[in-house]
Amino acid sequence: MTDKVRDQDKTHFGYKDVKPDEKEKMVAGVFHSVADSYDVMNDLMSMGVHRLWKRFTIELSAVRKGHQVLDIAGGTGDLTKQFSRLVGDTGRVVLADINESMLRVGRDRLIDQGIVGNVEYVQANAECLPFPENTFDCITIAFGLRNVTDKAEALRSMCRVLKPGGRLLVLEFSKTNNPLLTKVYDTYSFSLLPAMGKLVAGDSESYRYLAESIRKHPDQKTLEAMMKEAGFVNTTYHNMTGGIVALHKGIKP
Ligand SMILES: C[S@@+](CC[C@H](N)C(=O)[O-])C[C@H]1O[C@@H](n2cnc3c(N)ncnc32)[C@H](O)[C@@H]1O
Repeated sequence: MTDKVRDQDKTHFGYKDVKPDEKEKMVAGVFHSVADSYDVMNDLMSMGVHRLWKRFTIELSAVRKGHQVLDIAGGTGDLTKQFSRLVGDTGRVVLADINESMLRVGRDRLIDQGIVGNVEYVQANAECLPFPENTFDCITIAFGLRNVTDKAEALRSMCRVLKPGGRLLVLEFSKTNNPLLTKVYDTYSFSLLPAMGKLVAGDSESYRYLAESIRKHPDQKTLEAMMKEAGFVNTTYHNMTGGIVALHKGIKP
């Protein structure tokens, strides 16, 4: 096990070292607070680019008619909505999230858009997924893993509930490798982002946590090593927007 992989055993809330149960409560507080303004802020913060990152995730998922899909940390349901169309009447999409406020906003939004019939909503922690072994053809976790307290346990849990040959896609903020881009991105994340959070959502602290949690998240190589340790094979990743975001893929053997 590398030092970087071992460092993931420590629990952080942004830059603060905290106990595991404290982190869970603090993350819950952040998402209760941002749930109602989450979609507007997502578009504002990324200038709409999160839609392109998610589109690529859907393309790489290879999800098709009849598939069973789990969108863990699914929040307001951007990926679930697309999967619901792809799996059709014979498939099923489970939108699972630990946070009831995010689940409520997601469920109301999808129902309003007529996405009904093949979507289920489950309140669940990624660390102990309440599904039988070998259930899903595909699991996605988009911008969720960095909020999870025990990431290694969550990855093992995802591996357990995937069918053999099934794929996991982890879409997450990652590490830029261009010094100029890193400088601009840091200024944006630590100055502009909390100010925007204050203006639009009346909450700068949650958006400061967002910026800090991104910096504490494992880099591309470390996350790939963690996925292998959790049991995934054929692991790969694609950097997007200069490494600001990476899409990791792994297959259950
Ligand atoms: C930034 S949002 C991402 C929502 C959605 N996937 C998207 O891409 O727009 C992160 C989500 O992770 C959820 N979350 C945090 N910790 C979790 C955990 N341990 N298990 C499941 N969901 C979790 C939060 O409640 C929140 O809805």
